[in-house]
Amino acid sequence: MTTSSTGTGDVDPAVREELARLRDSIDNIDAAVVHMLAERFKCTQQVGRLKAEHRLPPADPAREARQITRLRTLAENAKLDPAFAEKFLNFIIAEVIRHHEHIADGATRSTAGNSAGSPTGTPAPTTD
Ligand SMILES: O=C(O)C(=O)C[C@]1(C(=O)O)C=C[C@@H](O)C=C1
Repeated sequence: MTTSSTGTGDVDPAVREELARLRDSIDNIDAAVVHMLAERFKCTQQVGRLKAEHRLPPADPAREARQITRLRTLAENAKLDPAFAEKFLNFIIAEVIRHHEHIADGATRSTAGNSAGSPTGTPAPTTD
């Protein structure tokens, strides 16, 4: 082996440049993913408040089934592993449902025998 454990030891400068160029693109894509996820969570927080206000359940399995079917098709067309796309969506949705439950929990606590409860369903501050 000519490379060190850091992977940057005895490497041809052209290879090093190509790696740096690809990593720049990866960093840009990761930034875009983070920004897109942040926007998605802003939307789902609004959905969570709406659901809590109208006493709707946090999870909607029928909607999820439609999303999975759609995302698997998009993944196939984009030559991305559809099983991975499904796992990724399920991972995100599980976190969204956790947020929805937290919002609903706050809405319930702030309205239970307490007229000072937030009409918007905004979760009460937690101590954890
Ligand atoms: O569309 C909804 O009802 C949502 O709450 C959003 C969302 C999602 O993250 O896409 C999350 C939970 C539901 O089970 C389905 C979809």
